Parts: sequence; structure tokens; C-alpha cells
Amino acid sequence: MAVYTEVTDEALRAFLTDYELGGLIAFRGIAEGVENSNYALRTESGDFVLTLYERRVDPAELPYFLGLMEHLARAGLACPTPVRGRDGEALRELAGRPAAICTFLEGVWPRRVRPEHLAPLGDALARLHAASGDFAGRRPNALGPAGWAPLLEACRGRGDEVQPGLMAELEAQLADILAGWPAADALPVGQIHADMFPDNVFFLPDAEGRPRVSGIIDFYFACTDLLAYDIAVCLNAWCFEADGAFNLTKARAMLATYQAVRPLSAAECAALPVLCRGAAIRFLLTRLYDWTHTPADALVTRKDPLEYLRKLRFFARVESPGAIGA
Ligand SMILES: Nc1ncnc2c1ncn2[C@@H]1O[C@H](COP(=O)(O)OP(=O)(O)O)[C@@H](O)[C@H]1O
Ligand SMILES: N[C@@H](CCOP(=O)(O)O)C(=O)O
Repeated sequence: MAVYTEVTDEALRAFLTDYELGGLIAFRGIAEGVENSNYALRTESGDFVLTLYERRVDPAELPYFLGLMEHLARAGLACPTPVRGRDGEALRELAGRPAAICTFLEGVWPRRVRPEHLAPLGDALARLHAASGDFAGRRPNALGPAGWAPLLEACRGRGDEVQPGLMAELEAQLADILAGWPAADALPVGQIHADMFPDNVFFLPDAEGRPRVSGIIDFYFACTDLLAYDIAVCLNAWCFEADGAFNLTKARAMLATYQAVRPLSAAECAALPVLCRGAAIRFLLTRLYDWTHTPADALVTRKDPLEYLRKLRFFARVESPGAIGA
């Protein structure tokens, strides 16, 4: 699932008259994704993705997301380019929802992450950070440290049903993380993706058959925050095996190519363990919130919060940045 808002053939054809994309050839709802309604479109001009923004996206923030994607695509990053209508506007309305069309990116996201994915990932992440350096937009991270205690509070009463003692453990972890969190001006800040999970990064084989990044999608958590926090998100999302073991080889491969583009300062390396703990609790808390607030029969697939409890515990035990590849 993610088609919350149905679009009729007639409504879509009428919508497309505001663009110079030619006539509609075919369209279908895309089942993947959780936040918004997505449709794959084929028009006489090629393939596109139509997104209808659902309730969790604040319409006032859409110009930031679309502007950032346009900026990065112009700088050569493989990310969706918002398509502007005849009037120059990319953000429009369809079926009562804010809506935009973006270019379709080829490639597939890795269902099983292999060590060979990590080098191209690190390179792409560093290029994203470098290319957004001159982007003028700003968006505070709503799911940053200040947002974690309210999320924890919203899960009170239900969290311990997921695992006995969970709430007390998370409270203690959160206090510890916040006490060690770097000051906003202590580390380099810029535009970060903030949700660079495997399902948001597409790959295609290069001439030698090695994976190369062909697309980065889903910029709807992007924000202005510590650049190294994006690395921490990737260490969480890409460097653990199915049995829960942290894969140091993967972490080192990603950090090496990242640093070939943007070397980390000593302060960023030192902060990486706490940033990883922060990223772990951030995804744990949003998953826990969804787990405890989404009816079990809802069409959306709820993600396992306890996967991130195991990662959180791992990062809490890390004694030096070297143990996680920095
Ligand atoms: N620009 C794009 N090119 C190709 N496929 C896309 C593009 N944008 C989204 N998709 C497809 O739509 C799915 C859901 O997109 P995503 O942005 O992750 O949705 P959500 O924000 O609802 O989680 C992706 O897994 C991918 O299959
Ligand atoms: N990556 C997050 C969930 C966000 O979902 P997405 O489909 O918008 O990437 C998680 O795994 O908890």
C-alpha cells in the first residue's frame, strides 16, 4: 500500500493539461511506500511519478522538499526532478491533495544489502551534502532531539505492551543521548536526507557489473541538521546483518568513499557514536508510535520497533568511533 487517494482517469487527464508532457499513455498506483500516494505515469514524454501528499506532510514544507530535489538534480545528483507546469509551478493540487510530478528514476533498491553497495552509497551521500551546500532553503528537523521526548510521551501506556520495561529503558537511553548530543554549532550543518534507507536508494550495475547509485528518492524527511547525522542514519540502516550483528566492513566502505568527497573533522568522528544512538532512537520512536497508534488491520505495513532497540543497545556499548568504522 501506498495509494490513499484514488485518482480517476478523467481527473488525471485534466490535471496533465496543465503540463507539457503530452497525452497520458498509462498509469498505475505504486504499492510501496507508507507516507504518500504514488502513481507511475507514462505520457508521450516518458515516465514520471505523481505524488499526492497525504496528512503527515505539512503543505507549507513542500516548497522546501521540491526546491531541494530540483537543486540537487541540477547539480547532477540522481534524484527526482520536480516537473513544472505551463505556469512554472511544480506544486499543484489533484483530488483535493497537494500534488507534484517528478521524473522517474531507473534502478531497484537492494532487498539484501551487500558490502558492494556501501562504497557507492557513501559517495552518493557525500555528494548530496556537497551539492546542497549552496541551497538557500532551511527546514528544522522535526524528528531531531527536541522531538524525541514528546514522541516517547505519546507512546506512554502502550510502549510496554510491545516489550515489558521498554519505556523505562528508552527514558534512560534518551537522557543519556541528550546529555551527550553535540551543540548545534559544534559540527558542520547542511541539508540532510534524514531517511536514506535501502528502500530509498536505487542501484543499477555499471559496465563491470558493480552496483552504482542510479537514484535517491523520498526527500520528505529532508531537513537542515548535522551532516554527520545522515551518516549515523546510514550506519543504522545499512550496516546491520539479519542476525543483528554490526558489519564493520560495510561501515568502513561507506565512510571511506564518503570521506574521499568530504573528510570528517575530528569532532564529527568523535560524535558519531552518540549520533548513531540518536538515529537509532529516532527510528525506534517513530516505529513505536506507528505500532501503538495504527490499527492492526490498517493497510499500511507497520515496521518493527524492536529492530531499532537492538541497534540502540549496540551503539550504547560502542566505546570509540573506530568500532563503527570512523
Ligand atoms: N522518482 C521515482 N522514480 C521511480 N520510482 C519512484 C520514484 N519515487 C517513488 N518511486 C516508487 O514509489 C515507491 C514509494 O516512494 P516513497 O517516496 O518511498 O513513498 P513514501 O514517501 O510514501 O514512503 C518507491 O519505493 C518507488 O518504488
Ligand atoms: N525509513 C523509516 C520509515 C520511513 O518510511 P519511507 O517509506 O518513507 O522511507 C523506517 O524504516 O522506520
